[in-house]
Amino acid sequence: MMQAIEMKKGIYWVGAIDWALRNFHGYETSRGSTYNAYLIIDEKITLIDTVKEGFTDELMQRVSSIIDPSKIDYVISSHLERDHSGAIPAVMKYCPNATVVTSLPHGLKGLKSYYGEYKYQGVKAGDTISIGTRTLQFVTTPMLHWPDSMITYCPEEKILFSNDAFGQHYATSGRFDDECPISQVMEEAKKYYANILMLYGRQAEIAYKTVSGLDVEMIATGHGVNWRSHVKEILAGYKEWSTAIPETGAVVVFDSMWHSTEIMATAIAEAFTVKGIETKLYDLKVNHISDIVTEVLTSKYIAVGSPTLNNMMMPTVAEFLCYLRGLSPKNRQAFAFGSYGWGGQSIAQVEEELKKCGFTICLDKIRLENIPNQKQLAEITQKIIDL
Ligand SMILES: Cc1cc2nc3c(=O)[nH]c(=O)nc-3n(C[C@H](O)[C@H](O)[C@H](O)COP(=O)(O)O)c2cc1C
Repeated sequence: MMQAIEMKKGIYWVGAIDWALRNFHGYETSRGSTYNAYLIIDEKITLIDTVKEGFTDELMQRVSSIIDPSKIDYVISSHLERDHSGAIPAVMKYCPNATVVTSLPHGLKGLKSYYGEYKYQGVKAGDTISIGTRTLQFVTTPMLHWPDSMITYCPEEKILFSNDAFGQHYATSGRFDDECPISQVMEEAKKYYANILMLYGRQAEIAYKTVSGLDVEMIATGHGVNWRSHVKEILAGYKEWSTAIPETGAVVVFDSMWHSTEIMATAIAEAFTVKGIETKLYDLKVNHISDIVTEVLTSKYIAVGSPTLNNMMMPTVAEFLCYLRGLSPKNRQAFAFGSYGWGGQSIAQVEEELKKCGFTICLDKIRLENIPNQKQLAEITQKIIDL
């Protein structure tokens, strides 16, 4: 039987570990994930969030290791997305008279449309519920990353139930940051921010500032491990990711059929390196776009290369640029490059997409016919060094 893990006296992690997850709506989750739910034993028994539907049994076993689930009084829904709300109908079968607490107006509207009628209590920013010796204070975080998202703060315990904010897709047997290699946890937190929250940088900044004003000893997230020893580090990470304009770093991304664009990409990466800039080179055939955008988050330069294929850029490059534009990183310097055989339309197409991303085009597109020669490569190198 799955056991609950006590995080603080009377507060338990009762979530589920998805060791096998490798794709989360297109995001490559190479270390799996967890769906975190929390049980608070007080005068009113409170469950904060549930799990993805297929993990309902795991949730119920962990809850049952502490109390009879029919005793649950409140089910807090921090976020409608089904990795957190999916087991609400199953939980409510055990405790049909429990109150489902959700944000107004979007949480209430969404839960009703997903799961139908329960006893709901809608809350707004700053509303509180007393569950006995503890208070739950609600901080709405709209569009971080859905309209209904909210976080719950318990001042008596100095614990913040942050849902998706500060989370990581990271399956481990350790439930806390200090039980795992911290470099891996930070790496996954950065990847999570880049792929899920980067588009909502303004909202992340507001949330970061709100959270900074609270006395927080522990952040209990919706995914991955909980923060208790590295709270300062993750808050500093969110501050940097949501506000800082990267001052250095280069990401060179390409695909290539017969290596010509690859030769150009390698020369560009080498030139950035010679310039003293930390550089990452990504062949789209072997790298996942979710890893590439993680590096874009903290890089000043983005160079994107594609040969021309049937008058177009390569589909892999189009996919990457589509994903990048959606996530909308701001204040980056970018340019396009590529090899072609006759028309060579792909390079201008890439440049257009980079403009649509809102990037500053720092170098006119580099187009080379057929295989690059040494003189052409030396010219490219010089252009990068002169940037
Ligand atoms: C299936 C195929 C379609 C191509 N279509 C075009 C095209 O429409 N326009 C063009 O300029 N070159 C076209 N080319 C030529 C390539 O763009 C050219 O060989 C280029 O140098 C390949 O660069 P790479 O080695 O980076 O793949 C095509 C090549 C292939 C194999």
